[in-house]
Amino acid sequence: MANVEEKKNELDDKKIFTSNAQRTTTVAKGETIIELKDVTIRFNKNNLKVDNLKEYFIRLVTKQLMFQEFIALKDINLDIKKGEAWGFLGTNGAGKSTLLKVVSRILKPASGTVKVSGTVAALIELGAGIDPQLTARENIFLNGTLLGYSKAFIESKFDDIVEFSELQDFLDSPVKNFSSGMKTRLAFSIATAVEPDILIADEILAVGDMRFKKKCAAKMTAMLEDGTTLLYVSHNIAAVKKQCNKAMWLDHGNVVMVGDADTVCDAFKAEMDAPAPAKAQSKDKK
Ligand SMILES: Nc1ncnc2c1ncn2[C@@H]1O[C@H](COP(=O)(O)OP(=O)(O)OP(=O)(O)O)[C@@H](O)[C@H]1O
Repeated sequence: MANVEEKKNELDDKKIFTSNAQRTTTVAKGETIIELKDVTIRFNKNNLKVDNLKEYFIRLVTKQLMFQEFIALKDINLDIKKGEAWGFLGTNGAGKSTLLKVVSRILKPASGTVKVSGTVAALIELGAGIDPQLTARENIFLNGTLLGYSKAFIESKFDDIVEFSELQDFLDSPVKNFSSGMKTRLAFSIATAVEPDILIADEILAVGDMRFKKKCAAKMTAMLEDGTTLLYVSHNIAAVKKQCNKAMWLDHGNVVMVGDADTVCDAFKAEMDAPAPAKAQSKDKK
């Protein structure tokens, strides 16, 4: 396991993981567990097409790089109570993943405040925290160590993780040979083997097969019943309706609607089903 220890230090340095541990919050069901106040996230967008690193470097030292400030989230307010399940909807680039990264503390807002009162298991980017060079078995120990668990604790959860992932036959294969669905199985099984206060699941579950998706949905429901708070991003409106009781619809970093999941999902679906606006249609015809 020496290489697991080395990888842990390497990943710790890259801060891939958010702080995590088994359920610790003292927040009671129905009390605020996540609070965002006027949160704004800005990115720098490079306006020039730079084809290679050399050109990038030359433009950088000659101060020819042009950046444009881009607001990915604008003055977002959010109050999530313990035990709620929130779905985040919006078209591509609306700011959904950015919002999850703020709650996971991967991104720090340019302005506004973020309060998270509990432990977070974040399934945000497929493969984050999974080392492709290591085997599935080593990755379970690596992830567990990164999440702050003792070797004895990981060993006690090991069989559950393997059983849930259904990767028994691939335990000693390097993860680089895994399909994206297999990586998702591994990541989901590790993240949910413990009981985080908050489970954050981005679209990554979309790559699993239908049967595994159902299994993940059932697991998330069981976790919710057990008091976990869920933040869920999906383009599958039916899945959000089924899994969540609250929803937020984002568009270009702004909140369009927030409320109970059925109402927000129906409004979003109606907008998506509506014919494209005349302006866009005429632009397409040109
Ligand atoms: N690190 C970054 N640097 C610059 N721009 C970024 C960065 N991360 C995200 N963005 C931009 O912020 C906007 C919001 O991105 P985000 O990934 O949150 O959208 P999304 O709603 O999750 O979209 P999708 O449904 O396509 O996953 C996009 O325009 C994206 O290009």
